[in-house]
Amino acid sequence: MSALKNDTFLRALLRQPTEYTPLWLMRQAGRYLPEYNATRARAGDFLTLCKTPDLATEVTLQPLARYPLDAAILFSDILTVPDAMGLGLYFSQGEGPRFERPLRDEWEIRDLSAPDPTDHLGYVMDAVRSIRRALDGAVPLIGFSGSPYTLACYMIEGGSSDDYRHIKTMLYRRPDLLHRVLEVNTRAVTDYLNAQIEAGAQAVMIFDSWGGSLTPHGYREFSLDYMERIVSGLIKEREGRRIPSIIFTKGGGNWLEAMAGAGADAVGLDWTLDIGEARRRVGDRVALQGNLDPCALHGTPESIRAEAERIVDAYGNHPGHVFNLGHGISQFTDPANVAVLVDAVHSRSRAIRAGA
Ligand SMILES: Cc1c2[nH]c(c1CCC(=O)O)Cc1[nH]c(c(CCC(=O)O)c1C)Cc1[nH]c(c(CCC(=O)O)c1C)Cc1[nH]c(c(C)c1CCC(=O)O)C2
Repeated sequence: MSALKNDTFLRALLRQPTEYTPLWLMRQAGRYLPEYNATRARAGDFLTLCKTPDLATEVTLQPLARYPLDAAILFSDILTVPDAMGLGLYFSQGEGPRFERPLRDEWEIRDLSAPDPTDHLGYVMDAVRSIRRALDGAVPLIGFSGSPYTLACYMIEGGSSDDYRHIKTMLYRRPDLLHRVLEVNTRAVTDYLNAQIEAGAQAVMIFDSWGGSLTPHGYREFSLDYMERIVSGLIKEREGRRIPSIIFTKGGGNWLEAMAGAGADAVGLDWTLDIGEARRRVGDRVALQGNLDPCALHGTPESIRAEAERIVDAYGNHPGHVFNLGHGISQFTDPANVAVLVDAVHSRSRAIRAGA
């Protein structure tokens, strides 16, 4: 493996000084890029793209060819794990992800088990190895997984939901069954992330997209505790470097202190809180990743610069900030606006470091 040429992102996650604020964007490889749509059309559909390591490598690198981003993220999806558990993932036009066999009955839950990642998810590890080769040390590669609770939402609802009726009915009527699903997911995610690290992922992120729909005590019991267990079970070092971890609960701003205590190196923030305030609340306990409103990218070059600079300035001249969006980039984003954002973050943060 060649030496890492740009380790700004990894250093920021460990709260070490950097010359500028590194950035990457959630869903940076995606439908706002015409070259992504072209590769996806060649693949036929999204899942084939995920399951074909050469194509997953190609789309992972596309945003890096356009913009000087500071990290690459494995092209895949959080729902490959429940797919490997046999739930039958498919994407129907306009409806988002669906499962052929959602978990509803007690016997299905009793039968559920964590997949062996090197066997059922071998295509993901092949993609990780192939992306590392293609990157040739340019920037670090991020591996990822869904959180046990967020995966359980999709597994039990059978797809996206606006009220989480099925999983919350289980939570209030049969918490024992939900805990059983979360136990299996925790084992599955720990093994899956460790397999990604062994294949070459240099940092890992846990996406808890729906933990924010829980009550404060429900969040602790059904989402955060399981993420904490995963983080404590992760491989901490590879190739002579620490493997930093990031947890991200969308809508979790109220519970920032609790998230900062879960053992991860960094906490991701959505756009609903001020990052300067967040930094005062967590102090030096963790790095922070975020937190531009993805819709800010629909603004003008001037408004995009202003919003980006506001966030860089609010965090201030301390180590430990990774710039990102507060959620995935919208498919309706103009790619030219992403170039404006990347430049704004890099140049403003360099100026702050230089004392300007
Ligand atoms: C909840 C969730 C999913 N997937 C993911 C989450 C957690 C983050 C979040 O809250 O958004 C995570 C994810 N999904 C994807 C990545 C790739 C890495 C990256 O560039 O960040 C990552 C990290 C690709 C994708 N995953 C998906 C696409 C679009 C698929 C396409 O090309 O049609 C991409 C690029 C599909 C997907 N996958 C999922 C949904 C709800 C959808 C449909 C919504 C949509 O269409 O945007 C499940």
